[in-house]
Amino acid sequence: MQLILASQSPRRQELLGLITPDFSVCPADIDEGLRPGADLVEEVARLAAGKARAVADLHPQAAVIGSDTLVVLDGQALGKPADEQDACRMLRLLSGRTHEVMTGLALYVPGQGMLTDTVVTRVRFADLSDEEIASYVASGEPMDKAGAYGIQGTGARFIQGIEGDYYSVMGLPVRRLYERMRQTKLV
Ligand SMILES: Cc1cn([C@H]2C[C@H](O)[C@@H](COP(=O)(O)OP(=O)(O)OP(=O)(O)O)O2)c(=O)[nH]c1=O
Repeated sequence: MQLILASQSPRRQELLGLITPDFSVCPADIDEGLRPGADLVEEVARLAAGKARAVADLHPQAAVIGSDTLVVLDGQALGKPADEQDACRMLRLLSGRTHEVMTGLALYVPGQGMLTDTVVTRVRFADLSDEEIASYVASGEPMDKAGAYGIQGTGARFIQGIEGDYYSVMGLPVRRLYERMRQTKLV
């Protein structure tokens, strides 16, 4: 069966490649707005399923994977930064604190329906100086990433520890997806 990754994220493409080389990519364009007051564990799974659904509607014979990542501090979601100032604001909030990275995962398989999961990882940030934040933001790395950092990039310097799945923070919970793909006989 054809397998499609409904994502434009190069990290997700790289991570799915750790499970199988046989997939194509078709980014989903959906409204990623969060419903005010809604439970974020459910919201991130809903967004992942929305991406998978949008691509499955175009390719009804294919299995489709969708994913979405939110950085959550004190119950508030931080998405991607709007601009450099917003990236600095997010990094100042994360400095010296522990936050959660929630990654929604959806797998649609024709004849088997949609499976959804949310994987939660706790990430502890070191205390960051204003200079460190300014130079990191000037590097451009934070701009396309939830919470304005990339654990797999030079953002690694800010991480004191994590509890949970590193790959989920990067964008795709590899083990959980592999389990789901085995369960649905895709691998
Ligand atoms: C926290 C964190 C996020 N990210 C990235 C993963 C996602 O690409 C991005 C979160 O935005 P998403 O909206 O989840 O994904 P996306 O728009 O990049 O891709 P698509 O919707 O097409 O799948 O942030 C990292 O690369 N490293 C990190 O440490």
